[in-house]
Amino acid sequence: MKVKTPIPRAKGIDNSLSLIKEGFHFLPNQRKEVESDIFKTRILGQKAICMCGEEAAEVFYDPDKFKRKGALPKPLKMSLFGDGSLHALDGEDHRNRKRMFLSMFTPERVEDLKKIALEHLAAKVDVWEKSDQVIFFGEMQEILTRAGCEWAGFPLEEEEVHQRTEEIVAMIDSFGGSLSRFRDGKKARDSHEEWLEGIIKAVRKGKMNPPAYTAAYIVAHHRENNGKRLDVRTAAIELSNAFRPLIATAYFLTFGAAAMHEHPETAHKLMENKDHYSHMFSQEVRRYYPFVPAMAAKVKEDFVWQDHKFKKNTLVILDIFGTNRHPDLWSDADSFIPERFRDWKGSPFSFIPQGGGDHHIGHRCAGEWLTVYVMRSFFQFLAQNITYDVPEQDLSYSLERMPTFPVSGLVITNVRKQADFNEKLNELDKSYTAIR
Ligand code: HEM
Repeated sequence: MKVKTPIPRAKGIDNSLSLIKEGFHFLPNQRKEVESDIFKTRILGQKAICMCGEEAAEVFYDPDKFKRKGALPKPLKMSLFGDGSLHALDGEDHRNRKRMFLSMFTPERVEDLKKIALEHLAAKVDVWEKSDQVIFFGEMQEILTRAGCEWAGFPLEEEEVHQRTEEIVAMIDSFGGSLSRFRDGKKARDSHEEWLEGIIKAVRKGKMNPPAYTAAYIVAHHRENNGKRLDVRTAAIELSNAFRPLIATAYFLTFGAAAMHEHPETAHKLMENKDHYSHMFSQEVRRYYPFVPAMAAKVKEDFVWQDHKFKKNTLVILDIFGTNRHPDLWSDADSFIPERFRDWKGSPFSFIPQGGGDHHIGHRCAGEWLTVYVMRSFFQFLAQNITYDVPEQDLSYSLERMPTFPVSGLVITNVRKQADFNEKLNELDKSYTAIR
């Protein structure tokens, strides 16, 4: 990690607009300019320290040094996360809420999700076979919305599928600084929360009876440290957080399917799946392709790190995308090489597409296993269960847009089931998903 003393300052008085304009390029560009992995700037009028790399992630995810209270920008809470969600909690309040989440993501429930998601994917193939063309990105969003609701334990009526999928997509697409996308995301969230409030109320009144292991049941009946149930709005927000982010996996799935086309040898290796290739491939998709640009926290109490003073309440921004692509941590960091994960040592701070540190005590993504398992089984399905063509199209993606995805959404045509489709589906469904 390259650290200059004193911490250099980025050019400009306030860099909020540059961040919005440059997107995923902003932090790496600044680091290059000041030749340091730590620099100071101002974002939204606040003094901020931006940092990147494994050591930076390690200190950032130390709950004794950083807190989340007051760190998340208000617009993010209003559209993406929801106001009052666990993302912004600290200490025992956070741990209590996190335990609630982790109790939903047991190995059995991860298996359930894989099975449900594969069923919805397989059902879609019947439709795709009859379609002239399929926009893969949109299809993944719909499949994962259907699967997420079923897994979470509440119904999604056929006539609601389009609306609910579009709302979730608008919320996910709302971060990144575009005013119109923020407005759409906020409007979508209001409707989404109202829908989920109805579900929480129905479960509490016994009008809806999801099994006790489902997210709908767990959130509706969860008790906070004060012994009280969550208020209805917060419960709706947390029920959303228990399945809505699954739809974000559509971004990684689309990037990964595009990578299978652009690096055809990977599709062949996924077909064979020797040495858990689908796992290595999924990890590399999460490392290489951009989704989360950065995370923010505030200094809890004054401390000194790498000879620099971190003063209480200073905003600190960790460069997530930059850490995943940092040349000190990854050889040939800007190339797509799934095999790099064969001998990977497994540091919780160098590979942080879904946050770093400990899932239980820190803010690391509660749904990381779900994400990886769905990705692994879907990539295997694409390689083993069906055939399709990828016509000429624009698969490029802009690093200035946050979030970003291939321009064409990945169009596929001529979708056909492989001869032994059902047997392969059965094998995939039964295959053991535990991470090595
Ligand atoms: C594309 C897939 C996903 C990405 C990129 C992603 C990314 C992230 C990131 C960066 C964080 C915040 C880490 C931090 O605060 O430092 C997070 C937190 C979280 N994620 Fe995910 N996530 C994904 C999928 C999921 C899924 C599938 C679920 C559940 C169904 C989920 C549930 C959560 C929850 C509940 C938190 C809050 C954890 C906490 O504050 O303790 N995520 N995720």
